[in-house]
Amino acid sequence: MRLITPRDASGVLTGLGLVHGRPAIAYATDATIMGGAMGSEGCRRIVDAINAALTDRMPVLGLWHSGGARLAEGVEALDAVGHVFTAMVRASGKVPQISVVLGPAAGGGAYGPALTDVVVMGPAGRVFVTGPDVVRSVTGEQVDMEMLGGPDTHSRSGVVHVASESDSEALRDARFLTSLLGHRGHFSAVNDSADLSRFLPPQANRAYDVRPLVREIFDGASVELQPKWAPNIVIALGRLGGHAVGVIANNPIRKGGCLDSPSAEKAARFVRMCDAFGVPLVVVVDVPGYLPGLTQETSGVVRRGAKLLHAFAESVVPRATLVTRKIYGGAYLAMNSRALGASAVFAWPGAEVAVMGASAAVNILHRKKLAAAPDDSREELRASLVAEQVRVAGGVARALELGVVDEVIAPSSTRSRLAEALAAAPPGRGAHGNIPL
Ligand SMILES: CC(=O)SCCNC(=O)CCNC(=O)[C@H](O)C(C)(C)COP(=O)(O)OP(=O)(O)OC[C@H]1O[C@@H](n2cnc3c(N)ncnc32)[C@H](O)[C@@H]1OP(=O)(O)O
Repeated sequence: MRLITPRDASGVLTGLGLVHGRPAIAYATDATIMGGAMGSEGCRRIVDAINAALTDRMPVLGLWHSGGARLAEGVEALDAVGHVFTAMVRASGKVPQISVVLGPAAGGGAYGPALTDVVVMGPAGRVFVTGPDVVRSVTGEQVDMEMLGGPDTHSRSGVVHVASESDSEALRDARFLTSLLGHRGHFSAVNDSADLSRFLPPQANRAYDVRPLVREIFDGASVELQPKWAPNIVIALGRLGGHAVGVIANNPIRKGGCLDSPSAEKAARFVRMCDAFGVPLVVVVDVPGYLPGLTQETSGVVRRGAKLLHAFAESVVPRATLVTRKIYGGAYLAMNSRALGASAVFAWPGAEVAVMGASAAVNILHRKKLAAAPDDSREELRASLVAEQVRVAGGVARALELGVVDEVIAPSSTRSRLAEALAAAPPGRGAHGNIPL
């Protein structure tokens, strides 16, 4: 790497170099000078680095350890930090911006990373609006920096996408993400015939962790983003057939895989990020619906769930859906349905596509009939009503007839069929920024 600006009192270094063989720009706040606090000159350097990345269409990495705006510079520093924010937003969706937080990052040092596409945090990273002293004096809360803004806190808040075990791992993760978002590559044929259905339990109603299945979709290394926030949905980046792809999957081991407010937001932002950088999507679906209840309604599940509908319907990247087990109701639409513009919709044999599970539907439709049945024949009646409901609702057969599912595929051809579908769809890249939803 070549330094563009020298190490000096500005407290910001910028450099140009290669990440996985491709040019990238980096800036870093210098923790040895006023704790990396940002003055007007340092902010100018960050703005210049982002603008240069924008001009040359290069990814930009920011390394953060900063007490935010320099207190002695007062409003001049505040204004300068505002210009950094504006530069980040101008570049948003045009060039990948990856942040690595390696130490305390307060105020402008916190919102800077939050405006970028992905935030990686090292073990000593701390992100907060104000430090523990101010918190104590304003709210009386006794918290230390780690509790307030450490990797554990921000893995759960969703502020941090990747919490790395060490600083060197954080940098390695950031390089990997930079290459995925900045260098998408080309699709080539996938020839393996791994049976991905081995990750599903034999019993249709049994919960399971979808992450091993998600990892297996990629060619090799992948990175899961925000694994501890809204874990009922999984988002991950890697390559399929050599091309960068994003995978979104319901995770039945958490909340039965239901969609809810945070998981819809998490997925929506990921869809928009992938769309902005031309990264195709694979959507792995096994979802019983939106989580019902008062808590969800008061948390704005309708408003926040709508973000996912909007994100998919707006996106122009190739996007393939795979229904592994079941897809019901409103969640059917939200998980990259044909109606929202999916490039391809596949289902594994036996997958259920319905407004509601057949047993639940029978309980509603035939409540009186079941209640009136003699005790010793009720279960027999229920079974025949369920079979009738499956037949009438149509399941995958009806979905195929309507064209909302394209094809039932063998689990062993999943990777090759997904790669073919993404490669065959017209490539696209959304013309929008990546607002932190
Ligand atoms: C838009 C905005 O950014 S507004 C926000 C303005 N910034 C803030 O409110 C945060 C102020 N800083 C802090 O609360 C603390 O320094 C923390 C929590 C960030 C870090 O705490 P610690 O790791 O204990 O480091 P410490 O407080 O010793 O700071 C390290 C050095 O950086 C200096 N420093 C830290 N923040 C700033 C700042 N914003 N401006 C100028 N100097 C600063 C400290 O004075 C100290 O200098 P010294 O080594 O010469 O004594």
